[in-house]
Amino acid sequence: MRASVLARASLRHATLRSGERTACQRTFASLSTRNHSITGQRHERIPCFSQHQQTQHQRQQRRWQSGTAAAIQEAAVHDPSALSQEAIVENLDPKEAARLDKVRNIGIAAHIDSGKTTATERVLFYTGRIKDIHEVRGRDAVGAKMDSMDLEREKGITIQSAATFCDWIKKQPDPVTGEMKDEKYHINLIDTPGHIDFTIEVERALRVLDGAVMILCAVSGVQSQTVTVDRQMRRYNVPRISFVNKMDRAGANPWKAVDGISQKLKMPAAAVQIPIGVEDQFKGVVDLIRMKALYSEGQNGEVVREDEVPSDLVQFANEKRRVLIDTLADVDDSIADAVLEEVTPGPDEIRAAIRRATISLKFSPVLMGSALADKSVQPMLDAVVDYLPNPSEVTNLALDRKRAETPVKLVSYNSLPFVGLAFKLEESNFGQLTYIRVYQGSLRKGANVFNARTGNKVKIPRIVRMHSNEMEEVQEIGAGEICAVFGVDCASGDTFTEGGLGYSMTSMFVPDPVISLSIKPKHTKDTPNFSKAISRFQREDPTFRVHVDVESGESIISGMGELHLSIYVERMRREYHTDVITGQPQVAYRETLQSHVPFDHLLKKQTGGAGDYARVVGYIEPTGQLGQNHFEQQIVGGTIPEKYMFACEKGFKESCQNGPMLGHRVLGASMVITDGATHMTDSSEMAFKNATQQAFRKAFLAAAPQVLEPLMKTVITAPTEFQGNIVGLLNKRNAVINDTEIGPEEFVLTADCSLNAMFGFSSQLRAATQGKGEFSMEFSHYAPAPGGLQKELVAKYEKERAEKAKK
Ligand SMILES: Nc1nc2c(ncn2[C@@H]2O[C@H](COP(=O)(O)OP(=O)(O)OP(=O)(O)O)[C@@H](O)[C@H]2O)c(=O)[nH]1
Repeated sequence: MRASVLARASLRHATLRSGERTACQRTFASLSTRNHSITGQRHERIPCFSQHQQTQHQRQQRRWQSGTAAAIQEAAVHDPSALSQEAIVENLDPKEAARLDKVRNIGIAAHIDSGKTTATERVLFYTGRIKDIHEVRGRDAVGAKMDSMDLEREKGITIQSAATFCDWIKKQPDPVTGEMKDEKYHINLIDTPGHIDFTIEVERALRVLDGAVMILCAVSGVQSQTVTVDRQMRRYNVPRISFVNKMDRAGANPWKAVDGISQKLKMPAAAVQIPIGVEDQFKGVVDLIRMKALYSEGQNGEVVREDEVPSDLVQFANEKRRVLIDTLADVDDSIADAVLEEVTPGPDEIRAAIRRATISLKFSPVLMGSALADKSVQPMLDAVVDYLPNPSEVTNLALDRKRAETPVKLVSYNSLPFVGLAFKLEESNFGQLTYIRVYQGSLRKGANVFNARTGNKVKIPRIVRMHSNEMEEVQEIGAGEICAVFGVDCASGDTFTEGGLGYSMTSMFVPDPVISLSIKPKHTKDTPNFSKAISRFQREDPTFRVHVDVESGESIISGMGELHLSIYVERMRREYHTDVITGQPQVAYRETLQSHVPFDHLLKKQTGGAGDYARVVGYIEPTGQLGQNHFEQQIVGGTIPEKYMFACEKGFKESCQNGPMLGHRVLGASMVITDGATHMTDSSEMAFKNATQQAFRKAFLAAAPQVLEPLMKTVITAPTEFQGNIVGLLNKRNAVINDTEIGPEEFVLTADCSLNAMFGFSSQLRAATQGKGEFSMEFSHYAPAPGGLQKELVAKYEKERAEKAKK
């Protein structure tokens, strides 16, 4: 490790030499924000800056000297990159800084069944939010607080993310006197589902949270959904601490999880604790930073007793402390310097380094415990406070539409104009609830805010803080907090601002649905309820889509998997008393082409009265990648006027929505129009649109068309004795097995399987493994469907079309 610290040190110097100007500018930016903003006295010329930059800088200094929130905001608008997050934090009004320092917005995310809800239940209990602990699928049949939906309690799975808040009292030294005292931290927490079918819930929670607790199972370590969650955390730059749960289970091994985070997720990680005992002997942990043993005692582990490190663990604890420091030295300069100087850093330095490295997404500290056995959850809460950022430490940008979409840094000041993002909609008994993350300014009951997308002014009639399915009314919510409001008509992902601020924030990533099925109410009398349910589910869940098939007139629902759609079908029955009839699940196939085909198509109908005339000439060809489709005109001499070209483009886009082979979407098609002809009276936009669609269809079918099917990354975990059965099941489905990891008791198999071949797999897996196997599936990519299937699908589609045409 020392070698790597040395290598890094010399690399740092080399970078400075080779990129002097950039490095100097960076130093300058940080200097200017550190010194000038506070003292406002230093005006020395920095040699690598031009006169213009110098003047800009002095202007900026003057603004910062005023020290007001508005000045910081103005400086951020002027050049967001020059205003470091550090500068924002340093410039915060001390009162606001003290308020924000005590706020944490966190999410709990993990693979299915890792214990997210169980851990959240402990968090609520230890923070005094709930009086008793109830288990997921517990014997008392009450269910955990955060799984409030009946279906969640029955199935023992989380379907919707649930928000809550609590106060955690942490003992910490007073910065001035050094005496230990209680500090109260306000934690807004979102418990997310683990099943990939409900991945949008994780996506939108992570979009608005400042930090996360990634839970791992002590037996399984990094699992398929851990990888997905890791990807989502990276997408939104969310720092995370890791909690290895289920230390009480047979086969628990926290080091497997620590290695998995470093190696599989490529996130430098080190344990900040070691276990005292494991499996049914698990008693507590040794805190490697303070070198103290922590035992969870009392009926529900509510008492954390601190003691000396057991003598048989001292050597191991020292070794693991060394590993922690060495890992930190690779990601943090001050620890690297200490290591180079052979100084052992103290607890405060280690804690500060972990905080810096975690917030800058370079490291994840690993804690361990057992939520179900009520052990070692409180130290995890301390770690949330110690290592995850407060709202002012996270960079949040908006685009200023009044200044050509210039990025603006939002500052969590209550006194600035309000900016908030609606990240989740939910229908409650009292009307539509909109969850809002307040990024800047504060939101008051009765205030008028603007929806940046629609430009509509909306009055906020009621503000509440959510505690799972309960709510607490509040008059105002400050910057950096999360709340829900009633009576606001908007879409998920809308930005709200005060006055005509003109800011809008980017929304969350919404994956495309991969599966669909036709649906209709069983009894006609239920149609109004059916429509209500469909429109509510669509509003709440952007991955649940509904369309009416133009040819069959059937309603088609699409979603992320069989479980996703079946939950909505069940909810219609329970919540809307509507039984439905569903068709066979359909795969979201795609269509593409493989060769270049020219076309010269004439649409001509001139049989008296107003006729149709449009001629389009050009070619279609593959774009080379299965991303966006492409339309281009290369007309010379205006043979097709501009207004008809728009109609041609519209025709192309519509054709791509409804492919010529199966009526599924077209991917990777390029259409270029090079020539054409019009008629004095018979040409129209409609004629050009139709002509383009006809030309596209004919050319596409001649361009070696291909049906693409979704391949799913499938991960199966089961006891080792069933490996042969499972490989047999997968071979029957022509799956490609990419990896098999065999553990002492279980094996994990990763394969690419066609979604089409996976219908009904869950019941066959259950039968083949005596109910002990589990699997998860996630969309991986589109690949050409086998020739036989392709022919079968095309023949079926043609037959259906012919039958419909007869009717
Ligand atoms: N042995 C043991 N079991 C646990 C522990 N924590 C949770 N469980 C059990 O694991 C199962 C899943 O727990 P949940 O809390 O629902 O897990 P989850 O991650 O919220 O589940 P999803 O949201 O559905 O993915 C339940 O049966 C829990 O009782 C633990 O520390 N030890």
